[in-house]
Amino acid sequence: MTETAAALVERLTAIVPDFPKPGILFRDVTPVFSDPVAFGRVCEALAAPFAVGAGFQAVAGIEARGFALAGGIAAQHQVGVLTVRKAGKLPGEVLSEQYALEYGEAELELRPGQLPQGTRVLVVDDVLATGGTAAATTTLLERAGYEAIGFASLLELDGLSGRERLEPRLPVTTLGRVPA
Ligand SMILES: O=P(O)(O)OC[C@H]1O[C@H](OP(=O)(O)OP(=O)(O)O)[C@H](O)[C@@H]1O
Ligand SMILES: Nc1ncnc2[nH]cnc12
Repeated sequence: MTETAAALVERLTAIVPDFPKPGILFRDVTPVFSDPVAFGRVCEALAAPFAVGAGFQAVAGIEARGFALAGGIAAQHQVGVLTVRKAGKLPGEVLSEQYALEYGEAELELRPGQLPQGTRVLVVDDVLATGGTAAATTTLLERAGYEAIGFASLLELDGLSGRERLEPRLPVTTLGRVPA
């Protein structure tokens, strides 16, 4: 029987205790990326709920593991990628948003003016934890004049309220739910 995207994520994700800080149970999804069957299948599953109706016209990938997923989805749907980067990596004019993480503070940046105003953008990342990263990305996309139409990730961490934080702003799809 064909293994579902959700089953592949569950089977292939590695659990790394005390990374990057003591007390954090890190979910390493990179084996999902390196498996040739799993990668294409999870990209299809992440985008499927958002490919109906008006659909999406671009995919925003969040540094770093969101880049791989955004590239896979964009190639499957023949749309382009927006790279949402950690502070200090992008040249020229940038929009910046600071946010809090499960394990620290961070800042994300986006170059404005890359796509037409009103472009419908799907936001993707590997893990939804507190939702701070995804919320900051949604704010950046809106400040750039785009419409964030949904958020998709491989995993969401229970008990950190990421979904509750995001859903008032945009629909959320994840392929699995695991303890934080
Ligand atoms: O929902 P949140 O609490 O905001 O956490 C989720 C984010 O945390 C991880 O990235 P991290 O910031 O560790 O960066 P990395 O991808 O460069 O490792 C993960 O890849 C998400 O982007
Ligand atoms: N526990 C975790 N594992 C992987 N990525 C994360 N991002 C935030 N918390 C995480």
